[in-house]
This record gives sequence, structure tokens and C-alpha cells, in this order.
Amino acid sequence: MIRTVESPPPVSAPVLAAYGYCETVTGQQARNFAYGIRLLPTAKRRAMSALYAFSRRVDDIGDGALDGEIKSARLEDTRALLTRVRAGEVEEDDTDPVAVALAHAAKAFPIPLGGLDELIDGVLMDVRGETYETWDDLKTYCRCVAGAIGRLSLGVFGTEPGARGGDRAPEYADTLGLALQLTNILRDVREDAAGGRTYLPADDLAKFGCSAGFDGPQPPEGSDFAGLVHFEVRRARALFAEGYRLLPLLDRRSGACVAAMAGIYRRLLDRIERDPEAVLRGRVSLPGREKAYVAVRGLSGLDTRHVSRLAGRRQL
Ligand SMILES: CC(C)=CCC/C(C)=C/CC/C(C)=C/COP(=O)(O)OP(=O)(O)O
Repeated sequence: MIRTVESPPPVSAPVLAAYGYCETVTGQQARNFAYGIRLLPTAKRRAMSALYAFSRRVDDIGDGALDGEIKSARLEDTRALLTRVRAGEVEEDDTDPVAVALAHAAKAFPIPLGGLDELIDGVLMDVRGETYETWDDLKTYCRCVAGAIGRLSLGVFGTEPGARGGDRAPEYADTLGLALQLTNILRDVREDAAGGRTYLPADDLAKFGCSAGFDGPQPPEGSDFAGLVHFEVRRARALFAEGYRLLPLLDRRSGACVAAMAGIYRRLLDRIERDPEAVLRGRVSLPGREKAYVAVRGLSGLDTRHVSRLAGRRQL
């Protein structure tokens, strides 16, 4: 069962500084997720920033310019650090602020830290240059790099006591992570291709004549690129619909955080659906004012009430 911890332990000056570092990383680098994280009360916001900063570090190793062997070794160093966090071996005066903040967050909230091992496993798949034959194969990767983040975040949020169906919350959080990751893969298709990576399943690419890959602002000749994008958008929408069942299980501000994160990505998906080739021309993004609007909407509980109504009418 997932507990909500009401009063986290008091925060010492070194831990406060460590959280401050993680919040700066989050504010500067989480161009989309920071809007949701900001809506949380202090202790949860700090814990989410610690999770973000650790995940960012893992991701940056994967995306960096080093060669594969060095990346793998660095990822294993990060795993060793995680083992120290889990064993309670990271002291408050450790020189690594991300480790200090994560260790504190893991004491304050029941965060299933094994999810960070999964994230490292997923980034190692990237480093090995794995490609995916089918959606089931890609799903395994997405569970590691995004489903796990959903389940870790749920450890911070907790579920509302007595919420009906609360035991399914980890499954919904995982599915929401998949929805976000598939959207991210569609958005970054050109950038990933430039970096030599293809995430979309080979059998989908073949079905729409896109096996030649995406190396320019135009779709591969003779392909049905828009058909491919619309097919993946439908898949992502179904994942969003399932993952949104998480919202009524959360307290108001955690629900607002998730609604903001998911809402911003859903709007990215809308834009991609309207103009599929935009993802080949550059990075599709939302203006800051639109992200702020989605965050305010999340806080007003509109999305949560909408999902509850649909569930009540058995339309979800
Ligand atoms: C329950 C819950 C909270 C579920 C959501 C889980 C979650 C936040 C998954 C993240 C997956 C994802 C698309 C990461 C990309 O980060 P990025 O830094 O590359 O994103 P950006 O490029 O859009 O800034």
C-alpha cells in the first residue's frame, strides 16, 4: 500500500543546500516538467527535484559525446551511488548534492528507488544502440526510462487514503510515463535520427514506408509519414486515457502536478497530430504562456473532475 507521509523529517542546512541545487537544475532544465513540479507543496517539490536531478544526470551520460564504454562505466558508477543511497550510506555532508537530496527524499517518502536502476538499464539500452522491432519491444524500453519515473513520482505523491482502485495507481503511473515517452519519441524523431537513434518500432516504420529513416526536413520519399505519425498519436492517446485514471487517486496538488505534466505533453501531441511534418523541421514546443495556462488548469482540478466523470459514466 502507498502511504502519504504528512510530516517529513526537519531539513538541516546541508540538506537544504542540496535540495536548492536540485531545484536549480530542475528550474533550468525541465522545460516542461518544471511547470508541474512547481505546483507541489515544499517537501514533495524538493523530493521531485531530487528525482529529476538524479534522472537528468543519468540521461546526460547517455546523451553525451563520450564513447560507449566510458558511458557504460559512468552509468555503473551512478548505480553504485544509488546503492549507497539505498543503504543509508550517504551522509549529509557528502560532496554530491544530488546524492544528499535523494537520500533525504528517500527517507521522507516511500520512493521505490529500484525505479532508478530501471532508468539506468534503459539508458544502457540506448548506449548499446538497441532498436525495437515491435511496440512490445519499445514498451519494455519506455517502462524503464519513463514508466519507472511515473512509479517513482507516485512514491512522492502517495494516494488519497481510501481512494477506490488505489492499488492500481502504480500501473496507471507507469502507463502515463509510457504516454509521455511515446510523445517525446515522436517529437524528437529528427534529433534522435541525427544522433543515430531510432526508437519507433521497425514494423511500424515498414508498414508506412518509413524504414529509410528521417535524415532531413522531408519525409522519406514515397512514405506515408503522416500515416505513421497519426498511428503513433492514436497509440499515445490511448495510453494517456488509461494513465489519466491516476488523477482521481491523488491529493489535489499532486493531481495538479500530474495534470500539468501530462497536459503539456498532450498539447504537444495535438500539435504533432495537426502538422506531422513539423517534427522533421525542428523541435515542436509550446509557448511559456500556454504551459502556464495548462498548469493553472491543473490546479483548478478541471482535468481530475473530467476523468472522474468519465469513469463514473464508464467511458474510461
Ligand atoms: C505519474 C507521473 C508523474 C508520470 C510521468 C512520468 C514522467 C515525468 C516521465 C518522463 C518521461 C519523459 C518524456 C522524459 C523526457 O524528459 P526531458 O527532460 O527530455 O523532457 P523535455 O525534453 O520535454 O524537457
